[in-house]
Amino acid sequence: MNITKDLYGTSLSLLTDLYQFTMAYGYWKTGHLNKEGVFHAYFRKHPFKGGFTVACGLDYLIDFLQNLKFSADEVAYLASLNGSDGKPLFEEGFIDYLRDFKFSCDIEAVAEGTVVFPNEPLVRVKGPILECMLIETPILNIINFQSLIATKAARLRLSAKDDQLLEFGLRRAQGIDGSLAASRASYIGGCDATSNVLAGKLFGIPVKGTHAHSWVMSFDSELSAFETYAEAMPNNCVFLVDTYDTIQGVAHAIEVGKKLKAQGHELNGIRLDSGDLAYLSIQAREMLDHAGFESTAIVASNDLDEYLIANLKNEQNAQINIWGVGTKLAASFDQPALGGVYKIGAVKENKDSHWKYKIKLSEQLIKVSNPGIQQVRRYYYPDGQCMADMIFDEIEELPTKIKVIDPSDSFRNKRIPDYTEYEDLLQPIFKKGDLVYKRPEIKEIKERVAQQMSLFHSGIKRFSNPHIYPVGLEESLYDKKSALILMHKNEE
Ligand SMILES: Nc1ncnc2c1ncn2[C@@H]1O[C@H](COP(=O)(O)OP(=O)(O)OP(=O)(O)O)[C@@H](O)[C@H]1O
Ligand SMILES: O=P(O)(O)OC[C@H]1O[C@H](OP(=O)(O)OP(=O)(O)O)[C@H](O)[C@@H]1O
Ligand SMILES: O=C(O)c1cccnc1
Repeated sequence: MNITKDLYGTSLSLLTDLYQFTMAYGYWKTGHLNKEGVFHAYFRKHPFKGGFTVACGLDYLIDFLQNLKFSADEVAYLASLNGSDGKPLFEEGFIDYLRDFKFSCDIEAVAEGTVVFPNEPLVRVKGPILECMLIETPILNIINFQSLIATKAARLRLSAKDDQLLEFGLRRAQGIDGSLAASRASYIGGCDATSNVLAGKLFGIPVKGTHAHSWVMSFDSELSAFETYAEAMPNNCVFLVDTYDTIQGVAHAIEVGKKLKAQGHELNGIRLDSGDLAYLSIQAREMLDHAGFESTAIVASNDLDEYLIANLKNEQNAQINIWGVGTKLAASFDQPALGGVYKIGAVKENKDSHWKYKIKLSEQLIKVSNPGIQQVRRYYYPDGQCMADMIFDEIEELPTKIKVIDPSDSFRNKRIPDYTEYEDLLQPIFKKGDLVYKRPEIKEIKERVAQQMSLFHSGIKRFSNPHIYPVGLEESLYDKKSALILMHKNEE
């Protein structure tokens, strides 16, 4: 799918912060067009006080970058912008430069659906620094949100276990793309289907749904509402039973279910949307089973989240088979943003000079950025489970004995035994602006999440005080970073 074309019918190339253009102009104007940079997009803390994050959004980003060029219309808009003196912000020559712009960076990224951890680059951009800067904001916009939602969906999947999980968030999501991106990321992270029909069409996600209270209220009685629905759609009957009296509603659903059965159809399910979902689902299950509707599903909705689902299933023996989750998922109610950042790791004056490593200092150790041209190596135990991740400098030779050090606490470190199996997570996506990556189908990305989740110890997946998976800097990169910190401190 082509997000820019299919979704908006317009180019998204101006979808960046103004300062990316003013800095780009600065490089152009002062003769720094050959200056190169390496940037890394990463986050510092898992969302939802959790112990893992699911990387998501890369396919959107690929689409954005493949379409990154500036039309006559777009450059005309930029040319119309004025500075504080009322004169054009950008000179004509820069506008001409943008008109001929061709994206030419190298991009490496972790595959969508990979379980990732703080400080690990999810996307690495290398190339003309002007271009690296222009794409900072869209990278963060796309990757932060979809990774947040995919992580939420993966948490819901942990709670729902083998039950069906439906995403019902469109009506409460943050606008149009907020809803579409959320439906995509929810499916990837762990939902089985969405109620969002456009997302279904655009992304190839299964669509599912029941009916609303308004359907029931628009008839003289609940019974006639169910009967009419069954008449219209005998192959898709999930009756919402809580408009008036839930137990009575279940009885009405059973009554219509018997007629459906007699006509060779099935009562697919009932939906509970209010009241005590544990008590009512237990009652409804008994009534349905007693009437011979053992395979009729019980769907629940109403402000559900991963904690409530886990509680209803594990503590209250709720008899719910299908969970419909809207607001808490699509609007990421308990944490509205993943604080991913995009930081420069090294610069060079032109492609033939040496990299100069860079760090951003901060009072908080966790906020000091990591230098270098980073890659992430994931080490595995012999049984295939993940052992630890190491962030290392790709252009330096690694020592024979590997030690990984937590960048915010050097006492937390780990030696990696020789010959440990590993995999490097950042994969080539663009080389000199050309796509070199085979974009996986959404189904494959979704399967990757399930497979990835199975590779990690259950401790990192628990909701309260999760275990911290070991991630650190390779020792020589850690030393380089420490030396840079000292150098800057001595300059003060
Ligand atoms: N057994 C339960 N244990 C814990 N929380 C529950 C249980 N059953 C329902 N809930 C949750 O309690 C909250 C309140 O539900 P309730 O139906 O009482 O109020 P409501 O949403 O205002 O109902 P209505 O839609 O009828 O106005 C919802 O978030 C619901 O998911
Ligand atoms: O609670 P959420 O997790 O956000 O799930 C979506 C909610 O949206 C619908 O309610 P709404 O009152 O909008 O419409 P309805 O008349 O169909 O219930 C649905 O019945 C759910 O309760
Ligand atoms: O199909 C449903 O039951 C549905 C869809 C959107 C929101 N709430 C419920």
